[in-house]
Amino acid sequence: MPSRISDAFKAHPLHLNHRHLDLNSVQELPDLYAWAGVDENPSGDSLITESVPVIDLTDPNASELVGHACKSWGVFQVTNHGIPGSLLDDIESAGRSLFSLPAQQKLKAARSPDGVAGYGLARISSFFNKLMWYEGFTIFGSPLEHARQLWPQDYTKFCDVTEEFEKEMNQLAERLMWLMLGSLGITKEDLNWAGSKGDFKAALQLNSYPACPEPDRAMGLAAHTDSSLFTILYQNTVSGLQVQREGAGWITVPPLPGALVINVGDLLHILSNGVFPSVVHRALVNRTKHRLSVAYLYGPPAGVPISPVPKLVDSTHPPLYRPVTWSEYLCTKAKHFDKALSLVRLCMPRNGFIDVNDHNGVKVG
Ligand SMILES: C=C1C[C@]23C[C@@]1(O)CC[C@H]2[C@@]12CCC[C@@](C)(C(=O)O1)[C@H]2[C@@H]3C(=O)O
Ligand SMILES: O=C(O)CCC(=O)C(=O)O
Ligand SMILES: [Fe+2]
Repeated sequence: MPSRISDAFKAHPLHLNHRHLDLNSVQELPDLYAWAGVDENPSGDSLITESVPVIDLTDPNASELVGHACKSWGVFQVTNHGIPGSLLDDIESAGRSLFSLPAQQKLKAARSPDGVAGYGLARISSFFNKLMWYEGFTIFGSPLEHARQLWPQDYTKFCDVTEEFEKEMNQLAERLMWLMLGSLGITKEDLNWAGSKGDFKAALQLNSYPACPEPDRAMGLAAHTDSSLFTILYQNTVSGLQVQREGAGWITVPPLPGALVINVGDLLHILSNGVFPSVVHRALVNRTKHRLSVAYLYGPPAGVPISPVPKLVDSTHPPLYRPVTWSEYLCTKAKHFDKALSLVRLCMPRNGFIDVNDHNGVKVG
């Protein structure tokens, strides 16, 4: 099993044809992009009675509020998070300048079949027979080589902005992590691997969803959970992100000026022994507006096996998952997609019912 995240996909190279259509110039939805049932299971605007929690991080009860949101939703938005608005503008501009390059230029930085970083289709594309109305760029480590290929004359601006953004996101992620775990009574002493600063790993994912002639039949990013501990997501002013809520269907996470969306990922699901369920989410597209989002996928240090925190385990709450490193989990997910969480599961709940939070058998496509 790979110990480095950059080696996670070596065992299962993914041969996607990134030479897809230039989506910006398409007038009619090609059949390859027409998904069935995009509108199924909507929450229905008139029926919405609840919405994704919005938490002010300067609230003295922030930890409790964050804990409650993680338990009951697996997703929340944060305001007063300390990330300067100008940096959010800068990362959006960096994304725009990348995705507005000619297709041939972007393909120079195409993600290789066994690689983590680069330009291309969503990694989960191979599990679907339709294509997503989407293009993405993943940064893992330094983006320098790819930036040089994209902008041979002028690559430093992109690198400077992404570096600054990752630095700020890392600080926010650490703060959020201890608000989340703190709400469960877990301290740094309970996680012997979490003490040393700067060891946590992260991937930065720039997502682009061009305006689409038939948004009701197209899919931006198909339903999935993130593999991370959690993800911090910046979305521009164009709506599109939806989360799946039991009994309520798909609920839109509205873009709020300056707010960031926090998604619980599969590794936090495992670490919390299922107390904080990872959230199934997807992105839809817009008829007239280009949507852009930037996801900071925050994970544990390479090589650290993640398993349920001992404090959350006792005779009535047995450990539900076996230890797994991020790279091992990414490898399992690359092979088995939505079955990955149940594949690292140790035992079934006592009542014999399948845990809905395992997403096993839940249609996420
Ligand atoms: C570290 C990673 C998580 C991710 C795969 C990746 O190698 C980098 C991109 C991430 C992303 C972003 C869009 C959704 C997702 C499922 C995908 O296809 O690529 C996630 C992957 C994940 O969280 O498993
Ligand atoms: O674009 C969005 O709102 C969702 C992106 C996403 O789910 C991801 O990058 O993992
Ligand atoms: Fe996601």
